[in-house]
Amino acid sequence: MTTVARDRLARMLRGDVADVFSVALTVSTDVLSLAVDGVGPVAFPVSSARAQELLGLGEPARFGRGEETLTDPGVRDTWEIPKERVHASWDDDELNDILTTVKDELGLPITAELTADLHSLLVYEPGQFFRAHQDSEKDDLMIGTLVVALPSEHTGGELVVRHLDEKNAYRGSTAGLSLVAFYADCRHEVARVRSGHRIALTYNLLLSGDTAPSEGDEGAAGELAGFLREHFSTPVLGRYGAGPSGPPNRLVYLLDHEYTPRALGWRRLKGADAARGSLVRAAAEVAGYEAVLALADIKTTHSAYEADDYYGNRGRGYRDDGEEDEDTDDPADLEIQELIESTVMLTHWTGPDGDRLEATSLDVGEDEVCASTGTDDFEPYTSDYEGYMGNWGNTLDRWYHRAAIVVWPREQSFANRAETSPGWALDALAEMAPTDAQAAAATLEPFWDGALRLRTAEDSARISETFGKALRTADAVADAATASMLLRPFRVEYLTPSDAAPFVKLPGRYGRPWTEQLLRTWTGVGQPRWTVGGPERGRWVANSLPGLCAGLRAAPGVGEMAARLLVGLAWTWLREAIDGAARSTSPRSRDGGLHALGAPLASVLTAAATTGSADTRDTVLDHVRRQQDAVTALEMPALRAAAAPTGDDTSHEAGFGDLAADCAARLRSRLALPRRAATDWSITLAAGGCGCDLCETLRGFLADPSRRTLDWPLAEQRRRHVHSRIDAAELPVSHVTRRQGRPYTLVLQKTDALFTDELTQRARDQEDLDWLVAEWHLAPAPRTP
Ligand SMILES: O=C(O)CCC(=O)C(=O)O
Ligand SMILES: [Fe+2]
Repeated sequence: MTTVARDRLARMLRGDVADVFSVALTVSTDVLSLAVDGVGPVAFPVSSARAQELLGLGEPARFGRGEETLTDPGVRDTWEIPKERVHASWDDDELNDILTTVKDELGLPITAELTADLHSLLVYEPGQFFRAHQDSEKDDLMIGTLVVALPSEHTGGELVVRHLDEKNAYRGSTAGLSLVAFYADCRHEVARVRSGHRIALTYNLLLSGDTAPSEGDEGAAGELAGFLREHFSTPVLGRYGAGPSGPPNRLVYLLDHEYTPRALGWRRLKGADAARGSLVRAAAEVAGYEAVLALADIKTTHSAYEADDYYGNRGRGYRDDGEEDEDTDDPADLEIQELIESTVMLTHWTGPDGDRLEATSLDVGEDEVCASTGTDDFEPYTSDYEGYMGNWGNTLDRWYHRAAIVVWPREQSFANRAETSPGWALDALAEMAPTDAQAAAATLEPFWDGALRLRTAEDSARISETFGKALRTADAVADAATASMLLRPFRVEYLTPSDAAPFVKLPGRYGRPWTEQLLRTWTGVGQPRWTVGGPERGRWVANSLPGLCAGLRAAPGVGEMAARLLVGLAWTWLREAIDGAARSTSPRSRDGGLHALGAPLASVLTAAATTGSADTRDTVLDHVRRQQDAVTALEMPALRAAAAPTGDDTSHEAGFGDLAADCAARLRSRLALPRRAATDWSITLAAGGCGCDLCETLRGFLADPSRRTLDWPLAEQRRRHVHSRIDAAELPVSHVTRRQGRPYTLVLQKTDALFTDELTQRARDQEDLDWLVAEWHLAPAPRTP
C-alpha cells in the first residue's frame, strides 16, 4: 500500500522535532531571598521549625479545574500561604538567565520574552500531596508553570510531569533551589510527602514580546510543500453523499499540545508544535496555500471488552499509570479492540483577518486529517463505555480536544469559510463586484445545499437570518443561475410577510419562469421529499401567506405575478392535504386532519381574493363542495378563522359566504335525519375494505337493530381480524375473548356510545349551525324538533 501524501507529511514533521515539555535547573540559594509576613526572613535550607511556622499561616490550597476553583483534600492536600504575605526577591540577572535557559530549552522563540509571575507559596507536611491535574491558564499570556522547590529536609514529594505518554520525575535538592518549568497543558502531580516538609514557590510563566517563531528551514519547507501539492491534487470522494470525487477542500494537521481558545495563536505554540507550525506555514506559503489554526473536538469509538471478561484474563489496560482519573468513569481495565469510527469536528479557527479565533462547526472527512501523534496517545477529556446492548457490541467512546493547523488552497479559502458560515459568505458576496461574486459563488456549489440543509435542522432562528441575507445577495449577484444556486436550499416556510420587499426584487430582475422554478423548488412540488399535510407548511399557509401576498401586491406587475404563483402552489399543497385527510379510514384522524386544514383553507381563499385569483377561488370552492359530508370538519374551522363578513369586498371575493352556505346545508340535512329510536341498535359498517365472510357476518350483526351481543367462537387469527376491523372503524362495540372451550369465543357487545355519540354530534351540529346563521347572516331554518 502506498502511503498518502498527508501521512508522509505528518511523518516528516514527527521526525524533525523533539518535544521538550518540561525542563529542570538547580541553582544556588544565593540568588533568592525570601521573607513572609508574620514569620520574617526565611533562610535556606528551610528548617523544620520555620516550616511549622509557615504552616500556621497557611490555608487549605485550592485548585482550578476548567473555569472553577475548588477545595478538595482528596485531590489536593497542601497548605497555601497567601501570595500577599510572600516577598520573594531574585537577583535580576540570575532570574533573567534562568528564564532565558527555560525559554531556549522549551523551544520557545528566541526573540520572545519570558517572565515569571508569583502564584503561591506551598507547604506540604507529611502525608500531603497534589494529585494529577492541569493548571488553568489564568492569563492570556500564560504558557506554563515554574515550580521553585526550596531546599528542606524531606522524603517523598516528587514532582511528576507528563505529556502524551512521556513523564519526567523531579526530586528536590537539600542544598540548592530546584526549578522545574513545564507547559501549561502538561498534567502533573506531587507525590505524598513521607517525612519532613516540602516547600515550593509557584510562578505563572508568561510569554510576550516578539513571539514569531524562527524561520523554518527552507529545504524542509520545500519538501513539505510538495506533500501539500500532492494532497490537494489527489481526488477524494465528494462529501454529502453522492457528489463526484474531486480534490480535498483542506488538510487538517493535528498538533500535540492542548490550547484553550484564548491561548491559541501562531506565536504561542508550545514545544514541538512551534517548530512544526512554522514549517507548515512556510510550506503553505511556498505552495501558495493558506494556513489557519483551529481547535477540534475528536470522538473515537472502539470496540472494547472489560478485561476480566475477555478470554478470562486481565489484558493491558489503556491507562498505564494507575492514576485515578476524576473525569472518566469507565471500568479501569478495558481490552481495547479495533477502531470503529473517528470523527473530527473543527470548533474554532482563526478568522479571515489573521489571529482572532472565531467559532465554527465543521465535520472534516477522514481523508483530510493527519497527525504525527495518534489521538489514542492523548488523555480523553471524557469517555463512555457501553456494555453489550442488543445488536451493538461493547463500545468505548472517547472525546478529545486537539489543536490543528488547517491548510487550503487560497482559491478555496472562501469556500472553506462559507461551508461553516453561510451567512458570512452571503454578506461577503453581496459586497463583491458582480463578476467576482459569481466566480466566488461557483466555488460554493458542491456543498451549498448540504451546508444549509444540515443547519436547517439545527437552528431555525439562524437560518431565517441567513435566508434574509440570501434574498439580498441573490439580487446583488445579478446573475440568474448564481441566484438560483444560492436560494435553492431554502424552503417556502422561510418566506414571511417581512420578506416581501426584498423578495419582490427577484421576480423583477429574473422574470417569471425563473420565479416559478424557484417557488416550485421551495415548495417541493414534484420532488420526492414532498410531504402532504406537514404541520410546518400548514402553519406557513395559515400565518404567512395572506400577509405575504398583500405585501407583494405593493409592487404592481411582478409582485402580483409572484403572489399568484404562491397562491397556486399553496393550493396544490392544500388540495393534496385535504384529499389525504378525507381518505383516512379512521373517522377520528379524518376529522382531526380536516380540522387542522381549516385555517390554511381560510388563508388560501383570502390570499386568492387579495391577488384577484378568482379562478383559484372557484376551484377551491368546487373542490370543497365535491367532498363527502365529513368536510364540515374542514369548513367550520375555516369559517371561524376567516374574519366575519364586514360587507367589504375581500370577504365576499374570497367566497366565504358560499362556503358558509355549503356548510350550513350539510349541517341542516344531517340534523333533519330522524333521531335514533331508543330501541334501534343498528350500526352501519362503512362500505369498502375487506368483504370476507367474517366481515360479512360482522356486518349482519351490526345492521340488526335488535341484536346487541354476539358470541362468536373463532380461532385466534380470525378473532384478530374482527378486532382490527372494529377498531379501525372506531365502532361503539366492545370485544372480549372468553377463554373457554376450543376455539375461544369472541364476545361482541354494542355499547351506549352508539346513542351518546350521536347526541353529542347533533348538539355540536346545531351549535355550529346557529353560529353560522348568526355570523354569516344566513336565512334561519326551522329548528328540528
Ligand atoms: O507543589 C508543586 O510543586 C506543584 C504545585 C502545583 O502543581 C500547582 O500549584 O498547581
Ligand atoms: Fe499545578
